[in-house]
Amino acid sequence: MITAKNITKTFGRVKALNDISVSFTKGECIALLGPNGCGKTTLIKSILGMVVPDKGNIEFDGRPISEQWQYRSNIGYMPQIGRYPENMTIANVIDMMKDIRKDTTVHLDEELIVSFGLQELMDKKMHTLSGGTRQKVSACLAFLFSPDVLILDEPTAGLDPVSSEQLKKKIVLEKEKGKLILITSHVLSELDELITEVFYMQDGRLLFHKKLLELIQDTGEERLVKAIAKIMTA
Ligand SMILES: Nc1ncnc2c1ncn2[C@@H]1O[C@H](COP(=O)(O)OP(=O)(O)OP(=O)(O)O)[C@@H](O)[C@H]1O
Repeated sequence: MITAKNITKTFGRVKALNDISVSFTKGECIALLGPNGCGKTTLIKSILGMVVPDKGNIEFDGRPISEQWQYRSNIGYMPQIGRYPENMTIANVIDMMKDIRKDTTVHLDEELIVSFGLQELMDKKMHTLSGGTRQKVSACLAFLFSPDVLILDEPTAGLDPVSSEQLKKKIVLEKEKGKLILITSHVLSELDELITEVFYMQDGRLLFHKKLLELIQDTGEERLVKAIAKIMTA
């Protein structure tokens, strides 16, 4: 569904992505892991067309993304830090997104709005929201247009435990519908029940890309955090 071939991206002297090749297929939930600054967000932004690689190419459903822009309507993106027009209310922001999409045929998935109880906060302006509530708005927008692909950058950061569980439940539901989900998180314990593959990066390079079962077999560890620790200290 998404294929990247020999992607390289340099910012000044920093090689954020160094010859990355990857194929992500439908129905998988992939953890993009690696230390701070290893290039995870740059890879995500390259897939979204928000960063243009210096070298290499990326295809979505077999077509180069440089030749199409419509593919983006198939991706729900939850950024690490959501930026919104601060004077707008939550309702205004959601309506604005619906207006921009203009597609009246798409199924609006408002499940998360309901489970987070955001209906009661719709009249609150964005600049008055707590960090966690802002994060909930970002999550709701990522799922709203029922996209085939979900890209979630640190989705549970700042969420309280109850909301975090609600979001994880929703991610599992969408995975079971056969969607492709890419997720970054530094809280590995949260990923055990969600993911099917691990894509581990370091210094802009791909260190390994393995199925979770393969990782468990290779390391003899059931928990992701222990399996990764074993590989990194081997
Ligand atoms: N727009 C930019 N201009 C300059 N340098 C950048 C830019 N975006 C990213 N970088 C650099 O590229 C490298 C990779 O950054 P990136 O945000 O992709 O890392 P990350 O793996 O997502 O990190 P984190 O886990 O902290 O979110 C870092 O050294 C970062 O400082």
